[in-house]
Amino acid sequence: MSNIIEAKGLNKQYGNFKALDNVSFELESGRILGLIGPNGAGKTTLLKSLLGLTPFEGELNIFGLDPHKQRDELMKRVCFIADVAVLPRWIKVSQAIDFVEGVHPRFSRELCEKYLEQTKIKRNSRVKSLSKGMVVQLHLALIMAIDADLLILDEPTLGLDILFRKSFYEQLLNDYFDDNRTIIITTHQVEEIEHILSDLIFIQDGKIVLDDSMDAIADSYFEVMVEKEFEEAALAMKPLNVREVFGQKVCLFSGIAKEQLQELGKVRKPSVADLFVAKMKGEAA
Ligand SMILES: Nc1ncnc2c1ncn2[C@@H]1O[C@H](COP(=O)(O)OP(=O)(O)OP(=O)(O)O)[C@@H](O)[C@H]1O
Repeated sequence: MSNIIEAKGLNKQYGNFKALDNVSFELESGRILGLIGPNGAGKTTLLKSLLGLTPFEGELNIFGLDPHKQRDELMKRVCFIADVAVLPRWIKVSQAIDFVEGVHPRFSRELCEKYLEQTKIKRNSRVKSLSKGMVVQLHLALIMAIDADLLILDEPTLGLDILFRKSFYEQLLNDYFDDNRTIIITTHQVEEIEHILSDLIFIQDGKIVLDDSMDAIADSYFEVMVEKEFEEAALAMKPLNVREVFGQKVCLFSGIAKEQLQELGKVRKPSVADLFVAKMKGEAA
């Protein structure tokens, strides 16, 4: 597999403030990357850099292209969506289809119509007359009809209820994603996307603090529900984070063999949310 994204030493300053601080990472095709970080961490700045929408220092190439100098070329292969619950209210469904057909060379009207046939959306309805769920369905039909090699989703499901958020990701995974496509998603609702991710990047204060495949993470991070008698031993092994659940200590370890940890108590895979909290605390310490 070859890398479709290669970023080396990306820096972005707003005045004296560093929004991106020496960011380097690589991504192969056929992956789904979750880009996770607290508010103001630099996620959108990084996405904007990838899309050639903001100047930065450092080396960046996507599909071998320079996002700044070859933006037009890059945009033929990339689709970027910020919020699937929003489309202009005045536009008719048919006009939205015409618009996307006009701006994206790899949009298939036929495919879009096929997706819309599975819904109750009428071509002559205006967006303002559609329910929020229908707007999401329309937006998804428009996105999935674009044969993009890289789909970038910045907080795509903001403002949607859990049912629509779930069906959004399910449809994306089942009807759109394949080995030839790559998806980058930023969201604060990590627990809803962790099952679809193949890769994870945590970013904090403009710096990458974790960058690994989900498989590698599952092999190196473990959470132990520590038996009372082994608490001292567990703490001496310097867990990344300790939390209490019903009076019992739950310790998160990295780089310690599962077999060794099993001697302290019940071992399980940490959720991305727990890993995130542990990493953020660790970096802040
Ligand atoms: N145009 C700008 N001028 C000055 N500062 C900016 C500008 N854009 C972003 N910043 C600052 O850069 C930092 C990173 O912002 P960014 O939008 O990339 O964060 P984010 O991780 O996407 O946050 P959120 O999760 O809140 O959307 C923030 O502190 C923000 O205030």
